[in-house]
Amino acid sequence: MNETTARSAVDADAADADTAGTGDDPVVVGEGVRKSYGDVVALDGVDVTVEPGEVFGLIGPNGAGKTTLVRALTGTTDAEGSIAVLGSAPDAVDPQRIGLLPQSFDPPERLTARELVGYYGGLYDEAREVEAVLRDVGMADDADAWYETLSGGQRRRTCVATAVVNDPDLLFLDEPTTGIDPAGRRSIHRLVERLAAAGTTVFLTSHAMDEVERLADRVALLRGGSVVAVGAPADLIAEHGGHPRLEVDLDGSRLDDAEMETLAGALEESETGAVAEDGTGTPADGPTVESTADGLRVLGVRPEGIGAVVDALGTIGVEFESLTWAEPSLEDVYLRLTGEEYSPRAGGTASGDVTGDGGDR
Ligand SMILES: Nc1ncnc2c1ncn2[C@@H]1O[C@H](COP(=O)(O)OP(=O)(O)OP(=O)(O)O)[C@@H](O)[C@H]1O
Repeated sequence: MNETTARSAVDADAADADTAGTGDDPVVVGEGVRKSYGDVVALDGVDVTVEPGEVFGLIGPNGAGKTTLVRALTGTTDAEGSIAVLGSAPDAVDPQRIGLLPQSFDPPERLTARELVGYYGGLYDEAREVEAVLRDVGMADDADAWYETLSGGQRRRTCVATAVVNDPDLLFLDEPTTGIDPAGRRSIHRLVERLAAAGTTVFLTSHAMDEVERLADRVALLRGGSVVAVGAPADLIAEHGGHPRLEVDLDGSRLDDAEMETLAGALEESETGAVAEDGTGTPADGPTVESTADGLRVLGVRPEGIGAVVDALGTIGVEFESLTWAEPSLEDVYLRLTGEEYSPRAGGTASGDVTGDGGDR
């Protein structure tokens, strides 16, 4: 959408606004969104479009501008540029249609979780049944405890409940699972998936890359107030995630240059996995090996090639503590595009561990 059409969306009349976002029009359109706090440029001309029914993830380092963007899109802070949300300017959107979980949220504490969700539900013309919402976030059993006595994770679950109690068309979740335990995170993930399946558009910011990779249809990476990449997680991983890799823990010992060369030669002649031309598998010129703080990293090896790496290590008489294989993830994309070191993701459904007892020789 160009600026003219975005502005005409902002100017849409009330009747249009009531139904906007239920058709094929984008639910959120931001163009050239800028926001400064004194000398600090929090948003430096952000373009963002969120389609109906999409779960849109926003990731980026601390201070990248994520919360500022959420605040600009929800009209809780002013910003330059053009913004249309459900066909209206952010501060003119029908609040019945929006759910917002801010990063910092301080509800009245002298209420129980049940009372709090009921209180927020009472602000809307139509709200979901309080018990059902409490169940959705895993708070049914603790619903009669005062908010001030709840743990951090229980508070966050309760806050998520207040954001979804009106069954919004568009839900902004700013770091919803911070401080929530793994079971609770799963509850929130399932809730987001159910809402999205029912047609709710979700704008999700998170530092949990596994969460975003699982939930988001598309992801934008914000760095220094600018979007540096946007796309489906799988596409971003294919483009920026690098190769699958095998971390070899040598218990702190290092190979000298001659040993590295011999190992590289042995790997070149071994079957370390299918060669992929698209950059997602083995590098075109075969696996490469590099030193790490703990030992070695072999890039471009598929799980079926792990045995060949073990054989190659055996050829040069190297003993290892453990092997950890990982395929590229959204975390790798994040770390590469933010210029951070990458660290392997171990475990999980996309990874496998092979623990050696000093090698199989
Ligand atoms: N109210 C404010 N006053 C002054 N500076 C602010 C204010 N809010 C945000 N900033 C600055 O704007 C920049 C972006 O902050 P923002 O909170 O949007 O980042 P973020 O990506 O959400 O970070 P985090 O991951 O830590 O939550 C930071 O440099 C921050 O210090």
